[in-house]
Amino acid sequence: MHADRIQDAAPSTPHEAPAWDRAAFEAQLRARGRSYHIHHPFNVMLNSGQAQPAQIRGWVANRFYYQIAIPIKDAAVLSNCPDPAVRRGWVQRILDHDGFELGGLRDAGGLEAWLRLAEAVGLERAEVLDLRHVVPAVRFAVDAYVNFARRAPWQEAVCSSLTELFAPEIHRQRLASWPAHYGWIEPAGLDYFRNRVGQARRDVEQGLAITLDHFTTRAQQERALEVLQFKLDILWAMNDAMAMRYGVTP
Ligand SMILES: O=C(O)c1cc(C(=O)O)c2c(n1)C(=O)C(=O)c1cc(C(=O)O)[nH]c1-2
Repeated sequence: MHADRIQDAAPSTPHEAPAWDRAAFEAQLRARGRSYHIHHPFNVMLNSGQAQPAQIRGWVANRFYYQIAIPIKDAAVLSNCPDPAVRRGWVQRILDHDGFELGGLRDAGGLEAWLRLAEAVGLERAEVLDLRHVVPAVRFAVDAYVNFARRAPWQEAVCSSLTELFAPEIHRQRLASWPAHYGWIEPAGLDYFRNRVGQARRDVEQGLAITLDHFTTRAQQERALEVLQFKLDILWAMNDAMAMRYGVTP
């Protein structure tokens, strides 16, 4: 008890910077958006109307591997989280992607919406489902995300989902530019992006609240930024791999 009191009263070491308040910490997290894959040359090509159909098909088929990993990643978060209130909110993410049928309500889910996108860009469902187009480095990058969520403290896994802070903008970009540049894509194929704008906003509210509550010392906050950067790097590496495979046209 006595030792505890002494420890509690001990001043922080001279080298330890003070913690950021919530607003400043959130601003630090948001500033990491500078390395979001929205700025990757492969994504810039896709969203500025410069992509050829084969490049769009390649992106859709490879991104399917990310899509199928997300609910598995979210199940890993649930499996590590002892807090029922957090789990009650988090489980919605799995339903968003896998769909549900409950009391007469039915939603086909995000994976089905992605497969419809695949068909709209000219891919067969079978060639997407069997993952034949997924390039090795995309697989490795996505697997790194799932493995991180399995092994890290659940609050870090939550924090790693915060790239979604920047996702509504990339979905909105696609909704704005794809119909104008790629008239050959059936507009209903873009429903996935339409649905995600609202879902991502809700996800971020939850993920951000948990992150701001949990990472409270400066050292923890720096760790959260590291975790977010790790996830940003995963998305960036996926784009590097797709650029290598499908090329980037100026
Ligand atoms: O199209 C995109 O650029 C993009 C990015 C991200 C992201 O930032 O991680 C997600 C999504 N889409 C997405 O559709 C999605 O469901 C999603 C879930 C998560 C996550 O980490 O839990 N990220 C993302």
